[in-house]
Order: sequence, then C-alpha cells, then structure tokens
Amino acid sequence: MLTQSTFAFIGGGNMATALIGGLRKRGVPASAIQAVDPFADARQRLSADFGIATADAPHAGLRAADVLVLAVKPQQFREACAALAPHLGDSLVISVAAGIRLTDLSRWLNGHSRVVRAMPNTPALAGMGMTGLAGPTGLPAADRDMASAVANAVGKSLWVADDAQIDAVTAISGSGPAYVFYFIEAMQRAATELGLSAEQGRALAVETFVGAATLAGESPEAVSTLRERVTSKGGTTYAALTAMADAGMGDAFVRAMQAAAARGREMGEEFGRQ
Ligand SMILES: NC(=O)C1=CN([C@@H]2O[C@H](COP(=O)(O)OP(=O)(O)OC[C@H]3O[C@@H](n4cnc5c(N)ncnc54)[C@H](O)[C@@H]3O)[C@@H](O)[C@H]2O)C=CC1
Ligand SMILES: O=C(O)[C@@H]1CCC=N1
Repeated sequence: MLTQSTFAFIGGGNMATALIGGLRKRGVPASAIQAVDPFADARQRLSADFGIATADAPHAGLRAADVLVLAVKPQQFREACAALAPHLGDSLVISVAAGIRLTDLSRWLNGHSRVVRAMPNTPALAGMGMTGLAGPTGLPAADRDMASAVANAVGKSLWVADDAQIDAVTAISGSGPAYVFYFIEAMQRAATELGLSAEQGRALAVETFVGAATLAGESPEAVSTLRERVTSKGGTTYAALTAMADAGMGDAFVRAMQAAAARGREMGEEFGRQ
C-alpha cells in the first residue's frame, strides 16, 4: 500500500522527519515524497537526509499526492491550510497538530472530507512511536487503512471513537515521552546523589524503562501485579513507593495529564475560533 503511493508533507520539522524516515524505511522511494517548508534550513536538512524534493510554499504539484501530512505547529496551522487550499486535490489529509479539531481542519480546507487527525509521539524517530487516530464518520475504509499504514511505519497505532478523544491521546502518549524523560532525569539525579556517575545513572534508568515497558507490553497480567511482584514486604521498593505515595505522586501525575488534555481542548477553541 505505502510503496504504491505518493506523499507530501506541509512542515518539515521533528514529526515530519520521523514520518518521512519511517516511510523511506518501509520502501517508499524518495521520488514519491515531497515536502513544503518556508525555512531553508529545514528544506536543506530534508533533502540531505532523505533526498526528497522540497519547496518553500504550496504549489500545483501537491495535487498529485495521494497523502498530504500537515505537520506544522498549531499556531501556524490555519495559515498553512489557507496557503494549501488552492493546491489541494483529492488527497487524504492527515494532521498531526495538537489541539486542531477535525471540523476546523476540514473547514479551513474548504470542506475537504478525506481528513484524519493523528497524534504520534517522538519515539517515532526510533521507529517505536505510538499514534492515536481519529476520522470523521464516513471516512472510507481505504483512507483508514492508509492512515494506519503511515502511522505504523514509525511504530504502532490505535483508532479512537471521536476527534475529542485525541486530546486524551495527546495527554497520555503524545506528551508522554516528556514525562518519561522527566522521570529518567530524576532517576539520574538520584543516582549521582547516591554516588554513581551520571552515565551509570542514565544507563540504569533507561534500561529499567525499556525492560519494564517491554515486560508490561508482553505480560497478560495487570500492571499492578507486576508492580507488586517487585515490592517485597518491608523492602526497598516498598520504602520508595511509600515515599511516592506520601508525596501524592500518583494523583499529581493524573492531574498533570488532565492539565495536558485541558490544554489540548483549549488550543482547539483558541485556534479553531479563527
Ligand atoms: N514534537 C512532538 O512531540 C509532537 C508534535 N506533534 C505536533 O506535530 C506538529 C509539528 O511539530 P514539530 O514537528 O515538533 O514542530 P517543528 O517546529 O519541528 O516543525 C514545524 C515545521 O513547520 C514549518 N512551518 C512553519 N510554518 C509553515 C507553513 N506555513 N507551511 C509549511 N511549513 C511551515 C517550520 O519551518 C518547521 O520546520 C505540531 O502541530 C505538534 O503539535 C504531534 C505529536 C508529538
Ligand atoms: O507539547 C505539545 O503541544 C506537542 C503535542 C504532543 C507533544 N508535543
């Protein structure tokens, strides 16, 4: 499916780079991918890294793209749609922008209905992304399959029932890598305070995340069971988890993700009003 199709990216930053890398790895030829970015540095990096054609603004050649991926910042989104609209053909349009609602995306593209809202994350750069997807009712099955295939080129994906749930996906897995990095940083800091080197702390923390996440992914058991199995009565883990509970960390984490989802909804209101 992917190797028979053509792709265009509007915005050539972090997320576009991850997705283009994934498509190339899945055998999509460089000649089947193009990108638009007003910044010369971004264009130069894309042609150097992937050998794809680039342009500084939307142009008639975009009509030929089977799939158009919108990967600009939410603040730049409406303007990018306005510049794209006159050159939009019958492409499937996939937006990865946080907060931008499907109805606004479609409206800014003059009622274009082949639209999908996707929320990937930066582990996509390592081929281990997780993407949430939502589409309008009536989205053709072939478009759904194509959006899944694009997302799966950089990891795994799941569909949610409606657009609003993408704000929840954003709060959990879109922003999620930052929470993990935050935790790794704290573990690294603790390691140095406990007499290990920063490098040792990083290796211990990173491998613990990789190992625990792999175990949780492979095990049919509840994650709470896996946690309990590490926690010997009166032992070291119990001491750590008690300190975390006393500090209200579990609740604070849930509140943090609620704040992220709320900000996503707020961005939808803020940018959708325009
Ligand atoms: N970074 C992340 O962890 C994630 C980001 N996203 C979403 O992906 C989108 C892109 O984010 P990043 O790649 O991190 O941003 P980025 O800043 O790395 O890339 C955005 C690119 O868009 C270009 N650009 C600006 N105005 C443009 C226009 N009018 N037409 C075409 N290109 C234009 C910029 O020059 C830049 O290269 C955002 O909407 C963000 O919400 C989604 C999931 C995760
Ligand atoms: O922080 C943000 O708004 C974007 C969306 C998900 C990750 N980064």
